[in-house]
Amino acid sequence: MVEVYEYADSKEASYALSEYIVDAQDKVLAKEKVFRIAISGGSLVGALQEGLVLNKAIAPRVKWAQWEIYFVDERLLPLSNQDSNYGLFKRKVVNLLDSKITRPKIVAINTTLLSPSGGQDDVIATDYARRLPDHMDVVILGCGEDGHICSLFPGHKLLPETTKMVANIDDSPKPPARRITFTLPYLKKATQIAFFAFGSGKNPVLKRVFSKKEEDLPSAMVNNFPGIPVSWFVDEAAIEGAGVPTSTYGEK
Ligand SMILES: O=C1O[C@H](COP(=O)(O)O)[C@@H](O)[C@H](O)[C@H]1O
Repeated sequence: MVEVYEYADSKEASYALSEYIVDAQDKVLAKEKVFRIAISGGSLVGALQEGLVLNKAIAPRVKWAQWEIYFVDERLLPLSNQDSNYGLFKRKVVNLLDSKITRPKIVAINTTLLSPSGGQDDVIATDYARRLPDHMDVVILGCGEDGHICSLFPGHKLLPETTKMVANIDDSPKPPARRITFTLPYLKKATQIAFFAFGSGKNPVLKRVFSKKEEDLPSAMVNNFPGIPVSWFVDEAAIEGAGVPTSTYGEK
């Protein structure tokens, strides 16, 4: 159940991703009081700003007061640090919301447990796992140029994890080295998952993901999750030549 939605540029892809998120929100809030979403850091956050905050057609549909926002991974740094995923989301999205809008609940790491030695990093991961709901309504992933998702890197010892829902990593190949991350077993509980990837820098890895020959790439593993709808929102530059059928969101 993998769909690839292709757009001329990253802005159009951001708008489509944001419509997908708001459609999921509406579906959940028709039955429940809270919409639970987990987001990645990196380039995704700019897309959320474009679609959920700056797009005048989509922004009024977002019921921020009923959102609970989690991070699929987080760098083990103070939240005010430039490299914190929470900090990035706060600066680029939450701080731009009109002052009359009730803020979403954002679930960040417990920074009182941070230490220079990293001695309690596993406790930070366990604490974050304890505050997670049973499953996410929606998870939005980025795809690193090496095929990583969250802070799950190709060939890393955390990939076969079966018990923990959140784990710490102290040897991330992409800096900063110390992070926590959702594990594959927790991602597999999500109701639906979307990827956002744009630009020619992502083209080689997207070709690998959709070649069906590299099923060990973390991003390709998500495409193979049984029973979970996975949607990719990409621009032409990222997907060109990947040989995968594409459409636009809402077309079918
Ligand atoms: O380190 C990270 O990288 C990935 C991919 O980021 P992108 O900027 O290449 O889209 C991101 O999804 C993850 O949350 C982040 O911590």
